[in-house]
Amino acid sequence: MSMDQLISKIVATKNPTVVGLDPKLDYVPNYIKEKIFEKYGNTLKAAGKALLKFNIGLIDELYDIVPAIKPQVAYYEMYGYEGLKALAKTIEYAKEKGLYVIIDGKRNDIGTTMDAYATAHLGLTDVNGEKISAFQGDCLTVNGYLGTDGISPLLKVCNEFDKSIFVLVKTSNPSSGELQDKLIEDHHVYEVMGEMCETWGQDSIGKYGYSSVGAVVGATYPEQLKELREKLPHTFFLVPGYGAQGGGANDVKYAFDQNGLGAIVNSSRGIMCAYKNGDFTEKEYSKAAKLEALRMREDITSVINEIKF
Ligand SMILES: O=C(O)c1cc(=O)[nH]c(=O)n1[C@@H]1O[C@H](COP(=O)(O)O)[C@@H](O)[C@H]1O
Repeated sequence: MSMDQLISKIVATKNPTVVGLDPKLDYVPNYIKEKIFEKYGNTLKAAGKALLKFNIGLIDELYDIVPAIKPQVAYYEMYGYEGLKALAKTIEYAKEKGLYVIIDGKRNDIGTTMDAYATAHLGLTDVNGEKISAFQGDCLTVNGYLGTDGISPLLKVCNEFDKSIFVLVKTSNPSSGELQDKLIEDHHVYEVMGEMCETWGQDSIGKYGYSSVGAVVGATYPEQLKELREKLPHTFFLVPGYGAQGGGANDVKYAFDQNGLGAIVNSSRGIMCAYKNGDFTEKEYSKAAKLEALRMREDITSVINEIKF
């Protein structure tokens, strides 16, 4: 079960956090950009190369202390196919280093199209009988609001290739309650979506008690995190919103179970841009990221039960 692969890496690193690789050119230190732009001009190709170099520097410092990375596809799409090339190469490099890769695409569509997304990010693409892994993700974030026929193709691919998904349940953004907190009979929309995750995952529960179908629940909503942890015993949580969006260790602690498992907390800008917030030179950007990742691990593990297994 693929969520087992993620949880095993969390246990091995004793670190329930994931680094979001959401790079923009503004975040890339000048010493990296200067050389590349001199050679390739102000082009998307140069941008893609700069993002990749930035990411590789981060991965080199972080791969042995964090279990996973979460590249958000939008930051790469912004630079066209050269950006997507940087995404594919980033994933390839992260996997070589043993990291679990959560592709943050938040995909959703009708079944046939979801099948194509599942193949692109988690499965194998057929090229005249040759089966090729296009993006090589271990996990994909998705939106479940089209219902079961939009999720079923993903479950099939997860089952076949030992992959997992995180479904949006209670998102971290300020407006998330406009729809997600509405009541259907006596249940909030986010509770209904959470229950759907339990149902979608019921045939893929692994050795840690969690299924291949996880849920995204924001660090900015600690009460809902606590409520959902109690109501969804087999659903592993991806918790964004720590750091740059204001969430702290005390907000995320209820996402965890008695074994210190049950959730992985994301920080993107907090880690990528750590060098901008201290006495660091640009050349120390990856060292600053490592120090912030270690601080985040300490911050979160100090308020949850010891990670056991
Ligand atoms: O699915 C996500 O990862 C996600 C869901 C959500 O509810 N809120 C949220 O912020 N995210 C993503 O988590 C990351 C948060 O980035 P930072 O705020 O910079 O740490 C971004 O990649 C967001 O797209």
